[in-house]
Amino acid sequence: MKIHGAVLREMQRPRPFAQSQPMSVETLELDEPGPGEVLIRMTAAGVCHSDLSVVDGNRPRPLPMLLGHEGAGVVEKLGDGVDDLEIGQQVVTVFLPRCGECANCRTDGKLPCTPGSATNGAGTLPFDGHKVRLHDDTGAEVLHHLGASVFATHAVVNRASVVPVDDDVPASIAAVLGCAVLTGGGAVLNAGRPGPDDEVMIVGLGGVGMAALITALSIETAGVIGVDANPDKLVRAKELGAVEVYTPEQLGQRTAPIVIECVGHARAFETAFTATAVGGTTVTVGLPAPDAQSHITPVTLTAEARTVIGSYLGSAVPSRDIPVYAQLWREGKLPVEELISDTIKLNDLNEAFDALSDGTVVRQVIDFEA
Ligand SMILES: NC(=O)c1ccc[n+]([C@@H]2O[C@H](COP(=O)([O-])OP(=O)(O)OC[C@H]3O[C@@H](n4cnc5c(N)ncnc54)[C@H](O)[C@@H]3O)[C@@H](O)[C@H]2O)c1
Ligand SMILES: [Zn+2]
Ligand SMILES: [Zn+2]
Repeated sequence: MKIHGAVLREMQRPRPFAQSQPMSVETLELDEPGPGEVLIRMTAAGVCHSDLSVVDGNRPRPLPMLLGHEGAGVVEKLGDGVDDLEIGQQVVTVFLPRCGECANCRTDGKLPCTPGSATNGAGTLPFDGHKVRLHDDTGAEVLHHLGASVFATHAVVNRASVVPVDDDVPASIAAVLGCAVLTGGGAVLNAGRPGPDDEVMIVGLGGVGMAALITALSIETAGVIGVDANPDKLVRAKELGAVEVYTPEQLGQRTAPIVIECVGHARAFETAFTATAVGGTTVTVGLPAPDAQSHITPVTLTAEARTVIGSYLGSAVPSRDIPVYAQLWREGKLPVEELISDTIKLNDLNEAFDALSDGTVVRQVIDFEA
């Protein structure tokens, strides 16, 4: 079938992207869902820094690629063997499929699925090649982003890449559950695990960090502290309930027992590590460029009995955790709508990546039905 999707043909085009246009919305050919796959009509998709990192070349991927991994949509067709979803049902995409059988999949979310990680790296669809081609004489294959490729009117994904979310959750909120909330929320609840007497510090208050912040605010702690290089983010964090906010330069000796880094720069990891109290835990969520290096003082790990945890996908089992976040939202305990700073159209993606690079937005969400 013919679809429209935002294809990235070249990384590291100069800023502003509004001018250099790294993404172009094109007509594409989407194959039918094969065994174990699902065709989704997209209703909403969030713009995450992990998409930007492909555009700006920080996380190089094979091209041309159809980006986007944080999406919500409606099931339109089921491939053979998919018998636990229904046509018309709302689903949310997650950015790492779980085969459910490898050794890593048996670690309760701590480790990323091995074959899922391999197909994500190759830009193929889990666990079976690709589905999207250019609609021209070449018919060349367009690679998939993180098994999802949701910056398009439709997507074919593996059943292992979607989680159903009931229709009472609006599409824009459902989309954000799939990456920002799963990642930021899980970094707090599954990785950092603060106790009621622990302060929680969040370094980096974009979509993922702000999701970590509202999650930490939804449980009993000794207070939530926000840190960001952009003072506007600090104002927002205070409005949402942070007790104290700082730029990295203002932090001084301020520490917390649980510090969650949600930036993706080597310097921000150093900030988070330094701000971790004796006996405390630094959770790192950001994805810096592969050659980035941080300088820390390793003896403090030993002498101060500290822990560093890397958390991918919120150390989560998405099918278990996404319905929990949806329920917390329903109960008014997790104001996910506060993460959505802008509603945009598929055609606005280049401008959206400029805004995300500038750090002026939290989550921009494409509304496919506008
Ligand atoms: N681990 C995972 O599973 C996972 C999932 C999703 C995203 N990520 C990664 O998490 C990171 C954050 O993603 P996002 O979409 O929230 O990004 P974002 O761009 O929305 O947010 C980053 C925030 O960090 C702030 N910042 C920049 N430099 C800083 C510094 N030195 N100190 C403090 N704050 C600083 C920016 O002002 C911005 O508010 C990215 O690296 C992304 O690739 C990881
Ligand atoms: Zn993401
Ligand atoms: Zn697996």
